[in-house]
Amino acid sequence: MTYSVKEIFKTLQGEGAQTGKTAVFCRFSGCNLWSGREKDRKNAICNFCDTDFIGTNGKNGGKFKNAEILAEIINKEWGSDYKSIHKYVVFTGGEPLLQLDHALVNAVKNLGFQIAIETNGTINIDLSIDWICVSPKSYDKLVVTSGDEIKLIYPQNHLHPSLFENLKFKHFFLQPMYNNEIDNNIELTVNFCMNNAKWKLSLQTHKLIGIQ
Ligand SMILES: C[S@@+](CC[C@H](N)C(=O)[O-])C[C@H]1O[C@@H](n2cnc3c(N)ncnc32)[C@H](O)[C@@H]1O
Ligand SMILES: Nc1nc2[nH]cc(C(=O)O)c2c(=O)[nH]1
Ligand code: SF4
Ligand SMILES: [Mg+2]
Repeated sequence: MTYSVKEIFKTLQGEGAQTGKTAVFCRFSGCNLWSGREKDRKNAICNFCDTDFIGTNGKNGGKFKNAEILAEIINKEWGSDYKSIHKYVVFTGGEPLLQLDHALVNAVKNLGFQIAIETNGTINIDLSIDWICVSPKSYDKLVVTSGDEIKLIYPQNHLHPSLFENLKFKHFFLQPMYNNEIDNNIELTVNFCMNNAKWKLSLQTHKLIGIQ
């Protein structure tokens, strides 16, 4: 299958329990909860997205004809530290489960990568993935109800954290919604966590330090 990829870049995981970990991010194009066009934002199921995932024009972006070719670019972006036991790729987007498949999982595993995913949880995961982060945008559409971490963006209309508290995750994070209310959203999130200790604060640390 052909994969449509917006960008591939090496950085530090900025969010959640793996914050600070070196990773290659592979950002797929396209999402099932928003077209990515500003004119559609207000009517989208997910309307606060901070990411441009349209097209293939980012760093290392493109249409890749098969899994091996894409895996090789991910490996090249990791760099010469090729024998490292620390090789780590995060599949994100857009919504990565629209495109991620067994062939690509196997191709990056064969190159020695551990695999993480950032998903909105609306598409079933039938793949062998080492770290699953689910970030719900709709209660009704949520089908991935277990994983390593749930990272709920807060505050979100109609999505109170208590809706998710009994799901099977190792970590429960609230991440302040990044928009022009960010200072207020941080304060609300801190207050919520301090009064509901099941939930931990996740900050988008890459934004704080100005890396991608
Ligand atoms: C751009 S999304 C791509 C992966 C997938 N579609 C998802 O929503 O999880 C990556 C992460 O960024 C988070 N995110 C997106 N917009 C955000 C915002 N405005 N503020 C805080 N986090 C945001 C998402 O909730 C998700 O955890
Ligand atoms: N540094 C960094 N960490 C991230 N964690 C999740 C991200 C995403 O957009 O999926 C992201 C991202 O875009 N950059
Ligand atoms: S589901 Fe994820 S990629 Fe899609 S619009 Fe929402 S935050 Fe962005
Ligand atoms: Mg991001």
